[in-house]
Amino acid sequence: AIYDRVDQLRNATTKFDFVIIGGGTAGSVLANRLTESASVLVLVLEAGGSNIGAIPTQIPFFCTLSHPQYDWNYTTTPQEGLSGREIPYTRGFILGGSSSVNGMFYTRGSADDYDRLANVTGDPGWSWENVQIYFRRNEKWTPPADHHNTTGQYDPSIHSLDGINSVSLAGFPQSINENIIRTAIELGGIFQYNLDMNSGKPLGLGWLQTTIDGGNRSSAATSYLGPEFTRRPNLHVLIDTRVTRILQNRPSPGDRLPRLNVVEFAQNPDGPRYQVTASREVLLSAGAIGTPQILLNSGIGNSSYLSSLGITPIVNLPSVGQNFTDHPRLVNNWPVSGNRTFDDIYRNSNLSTFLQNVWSQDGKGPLVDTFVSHLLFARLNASILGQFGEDPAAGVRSAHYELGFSNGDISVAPTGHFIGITTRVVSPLSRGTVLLNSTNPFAAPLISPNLLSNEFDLLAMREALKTSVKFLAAPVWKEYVLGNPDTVFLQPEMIAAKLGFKAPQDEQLDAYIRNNTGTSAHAVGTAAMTGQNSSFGVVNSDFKVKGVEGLRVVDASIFPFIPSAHTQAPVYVIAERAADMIKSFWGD
Ligand SMILES: Cc1cc2nc3c(=O)[nH]c(=O)nc-3n(C[C@H](O)[C@H](O)[C@H](O)COP(=O)(O)OP(=O)(O)OC[C@H]3O[C@@H](n4cnc5c(N)ncnc54)[C@H](O)[C@@H]3O)c2cc1C
Repeated sequence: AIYDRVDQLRNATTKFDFVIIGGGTAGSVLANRLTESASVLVLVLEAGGSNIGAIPTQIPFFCTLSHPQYDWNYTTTPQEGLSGREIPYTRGFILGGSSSVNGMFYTRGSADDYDRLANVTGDPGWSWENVQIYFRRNEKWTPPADHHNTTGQYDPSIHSLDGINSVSLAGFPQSINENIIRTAIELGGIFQYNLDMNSGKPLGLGWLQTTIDGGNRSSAATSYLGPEFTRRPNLHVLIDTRVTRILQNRPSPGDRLPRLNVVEFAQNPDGPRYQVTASREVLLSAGAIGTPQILLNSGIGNSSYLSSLGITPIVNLPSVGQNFTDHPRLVNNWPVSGNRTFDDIYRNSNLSTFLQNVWSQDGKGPLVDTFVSHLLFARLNASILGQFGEDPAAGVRSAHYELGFSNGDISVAPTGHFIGITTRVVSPLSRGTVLLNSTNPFAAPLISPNLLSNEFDLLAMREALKTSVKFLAAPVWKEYVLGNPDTVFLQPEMIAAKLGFKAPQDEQLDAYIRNNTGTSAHAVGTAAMTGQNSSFGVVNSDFKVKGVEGLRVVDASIFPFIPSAHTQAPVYVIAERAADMIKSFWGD
């Protein structure tokens, strides 16, 4: 059942085998899988509220708008690589976590991403081949909202029909779709058509797949915590509840390390602190920001740093909150002729209301999809890579950057019609930190993704922009894209004037990049998984926190390297495997 008050939970039960901190993407998977065995009692503690009735999160197209009521509303520290700007850093504050507010892109990453994880951890169970079973458990391939013929738009042989979370192709035909596919034919090379980017070989241009179920968002909450699962008598979910710390318990027989299986929580900053003990384990799934904050407040982190803050260190793990990695993201727009774009939906409230009615009554129309229809994954050429020594990508089948094509401007320009190309660096070298601003667990931590702090990332973004220009210079766009695609994105005010400009110098591009780049919200790495004897890292390949008993971390923080993909599919996969490992450890 789902409760919003502690006393409701207490009336139901007070004994739990597992306490899961965070009912987000990974936490929901664990809650579902562990309660498959009816004798296992699970409690989920989630800071945000219910997803039921949170309509703006259900409508796929509105993922581009901000929803502060479902957001932690974080802001980063000033980012040197972004011209000193502080930028918003979205995290889902709702059951389902970030899967309830994300862009719904479903990209698995490259085979190399998983093979690298296997190498780094020394655990062959992480190889691409060995994680296929977990993709299948997660994914339920679902027809698109408009039930169009999808032949040639994906490869059915690599998809699963009997997982839990819906994955689908676009359910509304955008007017630019044909031109995009035509570009792949006209240009070839790095633009070559890729039938299915989720095959482990993502390079090329293809149709985006999304976690959408018949025009509705399919999140971890709607799928793994659907009513048929939360009805289980052994699954208890307490929402509107903030975990403040994990506390040390007295040792169990045979313990050699401190046992951390008592969870402290509160329902408001000044309210009472409660405690609950997990008789088996605490599973920390608070995400790449929440997890290091809770670990540090619990005395798990760099001991001298913790002491300086007045926190008693329990185990010295200097990697907690380090290695923070994200994909820098830049939204670029070019004005187009005609008005068959989605721009008017944002600025015409009558149109928006009409389309919401179409969505709710018929499950159709442009609101059934996210804002991108196709992706391109590409690599830098060898001469550019040569400047940087080791290739930062996980392998030769892995991209350095990504382009996402939109039939409009998601930054909501007041007038005009556009084609948007979102550029991202998917193999970044920049690393940041999540540290404490205060020992008050209700205070936001210091979030510094350090985007574009490494020169490689700037250069890769520059190349991604140049590739966007090459894309729009294909003959098929000649009448459609107005102005000179080489330059228009540099100065939005010049777009309106539709003037032609000289090709920009790299310095101009770099200034544009630093002044406009933001986050993909793909935070990972702050509690990295490494081999047992590694000098770096926070968890071992079985998710157990190094140096303590009774505690595992299962969420996006465990990736030692960021996958070259939008991160939800990788998170679902690691959580499915974690559930499998935990069940076999306890003989369930
Ligand atoms: C705006 C946005 C767009 C994105 N777009 C995409 C996309 O299109 N495709 C894609 O693949 N990925 C996308 N991502 C990334 C992806 O959604 C995340 O990588 C993934 O959902 C992270 O899963 P997680 O389990 O690690 O964390 P989350 O899903 O964020 O779960 C963490 C949960 O813990 C809870 N929590 C945190 N602290 C506490 C505490 N102290 N006490 C109790 N509960 C707590 C949170 O409220 C949350 O519910 C996006 C993310 C965002 C935010």
